[in-house]
Amino acid sequence: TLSQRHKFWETQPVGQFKDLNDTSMPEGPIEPPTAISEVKQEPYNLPNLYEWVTCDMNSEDTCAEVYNLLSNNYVEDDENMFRFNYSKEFLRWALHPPGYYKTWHIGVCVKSSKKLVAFITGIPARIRVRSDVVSMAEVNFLCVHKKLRSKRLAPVMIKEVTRRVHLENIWQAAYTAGVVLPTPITSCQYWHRSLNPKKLIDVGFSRLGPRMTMSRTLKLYKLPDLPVTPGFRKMELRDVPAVTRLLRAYLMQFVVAPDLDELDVEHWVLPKEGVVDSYVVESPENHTITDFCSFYTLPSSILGHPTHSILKAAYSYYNVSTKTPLVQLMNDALIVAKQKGFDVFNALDVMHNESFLKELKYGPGDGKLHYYLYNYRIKNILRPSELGLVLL
Ligand SMILES: CCCCCCCCCCCCCC(=O)CSCCNC(=O)CCNC(=O)[C@H](O)C(C)(C)COP(=O)(O)OP(=O)(O)OC[C@H]1O[C@@H](n2cnc3c(N)ncnc32)[C@H](O)[C@@H]1OP(=O)(O)O
Ligand SMILES: CN(C)Cc1n[nH]c2ccc(-c3ccc(F)cc3OCCn3ccnc3)cc12
Repeated sequence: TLSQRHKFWETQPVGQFKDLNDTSMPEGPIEPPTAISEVKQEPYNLPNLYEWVTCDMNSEDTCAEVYNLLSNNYVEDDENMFRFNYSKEFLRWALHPPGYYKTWHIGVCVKSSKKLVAFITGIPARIRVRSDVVSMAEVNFLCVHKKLRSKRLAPVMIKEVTRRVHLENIWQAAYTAGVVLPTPITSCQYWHRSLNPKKLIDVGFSRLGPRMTMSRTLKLYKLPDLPVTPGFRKMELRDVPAVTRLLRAYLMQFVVAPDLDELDVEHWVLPKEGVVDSYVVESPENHTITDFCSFYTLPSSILGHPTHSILKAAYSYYNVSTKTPLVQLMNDALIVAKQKGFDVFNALDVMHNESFLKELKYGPGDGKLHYYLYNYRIKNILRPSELGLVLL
């Protein structure tokens, strides 16, 4: 709750709970930039047994070590039944956008065994806040091995990635978390749409509804085999200029959104097998691209189940509809995701997602995803529908 002490976060340039009602504070950076020469030149001290390592995700061995650390120690749901299982291809995609810095892929390993025991990453992004486009770091994949928890290692990891970002003359960051920290700019609800209800019930992800039989449940979530929108097809490289125009225009309506150019769209939205899928609607009469939808692949390990080990989940990414009704476009996304073998399709209530969630039979998830900015104050907390940013 708000009265808890945040010994580390109280020292950081973030909105503080005690300032919540103080509307006199201006929106924008909390602390000014400093000269690079003023930034701490050497890494922060780690406890004796450990050392910093920069993780080259293009190295198969290093990528495998990061994958294994996350696969065994990253985010679990509140009931510890599932744990995110980001794939190696996904991690390389997430960490190698245009202009990335290898030095922002930070590991901690045991000096003697060289075993990786902690990780944190940043990637560069241009994020617009209202009319202000700010160079930021998107911080993600903060992970400390289960055996090293509650030793105040996380604050050291955060200070070190902050230091390395400062060295590149970047002074703001964006991040999300399932935990409440000082201070969310918005808190989003996540929703799940069953695609394979039998498996979801078998593994305890969903429960049979009251007065529902299994056959009635299968019928409720049944989807056609093919998309219904004429001209709905996989996105291709030649679509990048049109999709960039659509996406840039669409994202302008949100208070916080990425400022994506064609290179960013090519990296983040063009289909990559097993990582990200995207579809466009090419109007049959004049061959213009009128809509597009995208979702990324993030399975979760199912912890301790006798017969199922992986939950195949698709996550709604960026979707723009200018001609096809959004609800129809998102139903086509469900149809192709089901065809590709996903068990569940997840979405946050950001952007215009609220307009289709209930109609397409999404059910509410059991927690929230909180969004944060570092060293940038927002006057009032935003509604999820004012947010145009999806972090992986
Ligand atoms: C200008 C550039 C700026 C760049 C930096 C921007 C900021 C980036 C910020 C990072 C964004 C990451 C985004 C991201 O990756 C997406 S959120 C996913 C985070 N990872 C997980 O949940 C994986 C499983 N959990 C763990 O590995 C550990 O529990 C972690 C490592 C989470 C905490 O390790 P621990 O052994 O359990 O805890 P101590 O070391 O003893 O430290 C306790 C302190 O850490 C604070 N804490 C706990 N969870 C946090 C979280 N998710 N963000 C920020 N702070 C978090 C906590 O409030 C307390 O501080 P306080 O006493 O003040 O309350
Ligand atoms: C965003 N990115 C930073 C990863 C991340 N960190 N912390 C989180 C907390 C919730 C969600 C989330 C986001 C959207 C969604 F539909 C379901 C979610 O979590 C369900 C609970 N869960 C956790 C693990 N397996 C299942 C993501 C994250």
